[in-house]
Amino acid sequence: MILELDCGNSFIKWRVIDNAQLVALAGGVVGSDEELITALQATAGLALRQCRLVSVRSDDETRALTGRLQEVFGVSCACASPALEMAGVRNGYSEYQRLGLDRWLAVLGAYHIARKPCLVLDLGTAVTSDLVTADGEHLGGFICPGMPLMRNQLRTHTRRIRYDDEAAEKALLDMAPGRSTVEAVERGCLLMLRGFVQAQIELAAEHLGEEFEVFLTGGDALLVRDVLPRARVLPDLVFAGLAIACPLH
Ligand SMILES: Nc1ncnc2c1ncn2[C@@H]1O[C@H](COP(=O)(O)OP(=O)(O)OP(=O)(O)O)[C@@H](O)[C@H]1O
Ligand SMILES: CC(C)(CO)[C@@H](O)C(=O)NCCC(=O)O
Ligand SMILES: [K+]
Repeated sequence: MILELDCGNSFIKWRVIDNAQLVALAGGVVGSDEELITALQATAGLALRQCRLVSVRSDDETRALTGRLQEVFGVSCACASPALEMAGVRNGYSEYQRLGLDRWLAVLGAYHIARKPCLVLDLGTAVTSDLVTADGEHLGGFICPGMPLMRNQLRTHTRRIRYDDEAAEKALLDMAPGRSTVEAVERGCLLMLRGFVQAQIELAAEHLGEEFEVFLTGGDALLVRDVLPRARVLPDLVFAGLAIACPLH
C-alpha cells in the first residue's frame, strides 16, 4: 500500500492506495501530524510500503512529518519537488522554484487529463488559479485569500463580528441580503469568491481561447460549483499530479 499526502497550510489530505495504484483504500482530512498518525493507526489492515507527498509547509515542518512516519510506520517518503518542465508542462514562473507545489501538481494533473488548454482553480485556505495552454505552457496564475482567511480577517479586525461555525454553515444555504451578521459576512465573502472565479473564466477565454477545460479542486470547491457549470470537480486533482511528479515502482 502507498500512502499519499497533500500537506496544505491548514489541513493534511491523506489517502492510501493499493500497490498497483488503481484503487483508493482509505483517506481523510486531518488538522495535524499527530491526528494523521492516529487516523492511520485506526485504519484496519494497513500495510504501508511507500509514501509520497507534496507540502507547501516549511522544510522543517515537512521533515518533522516524514520523520514521524518513518519512526511509526517504517516508511520513507518521496517529496514532490519543483521542476522547470515535467510531463509536457513548462512552469511559467520566472523563478520556477517559487510556484507552490500544490499548484504545480494540480496543473500537471489537469493537463494530463485534458490534453488541452486548462484553467485550474483550487479553493483552500488560499484560492489559486493557474492557466495552461494547449501545448503545455503554464502562463502563471493568481492567488487570493480563501473563505477561511476572509472570514477570519473580518473576525480578527472588527469588534462586533463574532459567530460560530454552525451558524456560518447555515448562513450559506441562501444568498439573499443578510439579515444578521453571520449571513452578511458569509454571503459577502462567498460573493467575492464567486466573483473571483467568474473573472478567471473571462481571463482564461482571453488567454487560452474559448476552448478550455475548467478544473475545480480544494476543500471549498463546492461553494462555487453553481457558477461554474462546465467545471470538472476533482477533489483528488493534486494526487493525480503527485503520481506524475513522484512515480513509485
Ligand atoms: N472534510 C473537510 N475537512 C476540512 N476542511 C474541509 C472539509 N471539507 C471542506 N472543507 C473546507 O475546505 C477549506 C480548506 O481547504 P483545503 O483543505 O483544500 O486547503 P488547506 O489544506 O486548508 O489549505 P491549502 O490551500 O494551503 O492546501 C476550509 O474552508 C474547510 O472549511
Ligand atoms: C498559494 C498556496 C498557499 C496555496 O496552497 C501555495 O501554493 C503556496 O504557498 N505557494 C507559494 C507561492 C506561489 O505559488 O507563488
Ligand atoms: K491545496
